[in-house]
Amino acid sequence: MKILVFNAGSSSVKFGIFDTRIDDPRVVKAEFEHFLDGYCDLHFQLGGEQGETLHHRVKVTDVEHAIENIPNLLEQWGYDDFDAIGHRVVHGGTLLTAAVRIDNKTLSLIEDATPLAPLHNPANLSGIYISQEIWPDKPQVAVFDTSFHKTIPEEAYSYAIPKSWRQLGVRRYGFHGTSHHYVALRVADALQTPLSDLRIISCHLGNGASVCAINHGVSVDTSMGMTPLEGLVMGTRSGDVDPGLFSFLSRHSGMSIEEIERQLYHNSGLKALGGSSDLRNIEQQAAEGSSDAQLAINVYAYRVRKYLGAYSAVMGGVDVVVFTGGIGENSATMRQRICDQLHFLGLSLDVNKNSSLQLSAFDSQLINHEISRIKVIVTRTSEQWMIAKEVQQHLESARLQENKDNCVIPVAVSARHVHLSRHAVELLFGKGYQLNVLRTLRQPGSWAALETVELIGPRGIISNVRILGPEREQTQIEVSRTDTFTLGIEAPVRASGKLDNTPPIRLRGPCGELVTRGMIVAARHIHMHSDDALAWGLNDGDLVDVELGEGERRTLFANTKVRVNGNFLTEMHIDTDEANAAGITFSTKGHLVNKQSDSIVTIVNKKQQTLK
Ligand SMILES: Nc1ncnc2c1ncn2[C@@H]1O[C@H](COP(=O)(O)OP(=O)(O)O)[C@@H](O)[C@H]1O
Ligand SMILES: CC(=O)OP(=O)(O)O
Ligand SMILES: [Mg+2]
Repeated sequence: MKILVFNAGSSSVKFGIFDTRIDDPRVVKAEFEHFLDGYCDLHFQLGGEQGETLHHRVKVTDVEHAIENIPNLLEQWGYDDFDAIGHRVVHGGTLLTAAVRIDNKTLSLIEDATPLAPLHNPANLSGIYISQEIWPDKPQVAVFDTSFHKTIPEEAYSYAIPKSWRQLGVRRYGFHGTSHHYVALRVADALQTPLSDLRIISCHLGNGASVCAINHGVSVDTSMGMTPLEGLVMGTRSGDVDPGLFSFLSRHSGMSIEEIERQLYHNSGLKALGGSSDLRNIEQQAAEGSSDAQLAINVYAYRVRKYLGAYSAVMGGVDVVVFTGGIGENSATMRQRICDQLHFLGLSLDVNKNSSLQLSAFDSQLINHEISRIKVIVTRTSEQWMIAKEVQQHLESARLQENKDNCVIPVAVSARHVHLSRHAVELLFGKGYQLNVLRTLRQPGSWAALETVELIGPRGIISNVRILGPEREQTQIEVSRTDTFTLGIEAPVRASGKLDNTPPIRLRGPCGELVTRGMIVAARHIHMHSDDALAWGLNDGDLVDVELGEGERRTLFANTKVRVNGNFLTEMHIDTDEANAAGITFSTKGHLVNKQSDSIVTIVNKKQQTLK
């Protein structure tokens, strides 16, 4: 699917066309930035990563004007072939909490949220209106900065203010969610560790900047609040200030509230402290001895460090700090300054790795010292690409929902069983023994053997455990969580064949015993024939949600991994505990209802090993 993405930020307009089926998905990548005296810089790269990046100074006055130019540029470059349009919308308010197809109702909800993001939502809306006019037949989807933060708990999103104000929607929402989510996925990928095992602090330091505490995959706090004004020092925004300054300034200088707010958005931050909103200029001036520029750098780094400390406390520790955004990706000195005094947390930067870092697209690099308990990673954010993936996922999930009655998957309940290696068969049944086929199973080539074994654990024994053929390279024992209690052995939830660090167990057959590793609780999965995968828009490795059972025991099995093969018969496998939870006795049918977002990074990484 090819998706045109609009990302209007506070100081730039980025747009691109992404082909979600291929490894270098960026067909077109372009940005307007550095608006000054009626002109701005336009950078663009056509034809993916191999294409040359061109730079022009163009007569475009501001963000709105830049957006108006996009359709003409695409036409001029000959790129008018795309299937859908994705729009970054910074504020979704309380009601828009996930990617949504844009219709009149959505538009009016985005308009309602606009006073909460006055620097961003108007530009986001301009992109939508222009697209609707020029490409009325293309599906348009809004992706919100606020969505990723919907998991923030009440104690973190509530301001201690009168209830009647809170009832108006005055609360913390958080922004840059697409970026924080994306870099968290990249971190998990770089460390080859599930997101659910990590406590991450993500520092998105661009022109707008925010820090996010991501606890086991979900946002639990972030530095921006009701508006993108709270939190860190930014290019032109103040970040945290005492709200008392509104009355003080209006009394002492007669400024209106609107004027004070305008100053806090446009004339504060690095610009106010150091004379430029661009950290590159400030670093240059500091190097030339400007004390204002030095103060700007110090206040900036201090504020980020303060949030790192706060969010470590929020999550009861931190495993990874990740830097991204124009400043996070490019300023080694700022990263060092921020991390400087965090040894007490177990964070120690490798100064050489940090200063010599060369980052390419879709790349993540570790810059912590080997002895550092906390990993420090720099990765390039890609809000546009993440938006393209979310749009694709939204449209595909909507298609699955619409076709819910057609997306039916037979479900088989796997009782406990073992797969044996030749070595194991001979130890248990005697030298040269051949297992006998009792009956063939639905998956082509597999069968249940006549023979069974006993599983012997420190707490109990399970007899008559069926052997499934054919023989395998490695012996694998698949039990339910309840069986692990009976046996007194803990086993991890794993995909078939992933047997490293599994616990030892004793097997007994008629001719002998064997102690072997390889006991797992099998992760639920779907064997899918390639024709079905194609019809449902799924790829090998995707994670989907499947609805099973009926009535009060109806259950949603989230994160079910799809395995695609031309020889598979499409069928979902769950274990007996899962079947019991959903009130299923032997076999049933499930409905595919959703595609998960955690498969987003996996798709791009199939051919790109990012671990450095
Ligand atoms: N090499 C660099 N050194 C220091 N700062 C940089 C460098 N390159 C970019 N930046 C900073 O990144 C900021 C822009 O970040 P970016 O994430 O592109 O902004 P936006 O929030 O508009 O998307 C610039 O204002 C500049 O301060
Ligand atoms: C929310 C926000 O501040 O966005 P940006 O960094 O693009 O200005
Ligand atoms: Mg940005």
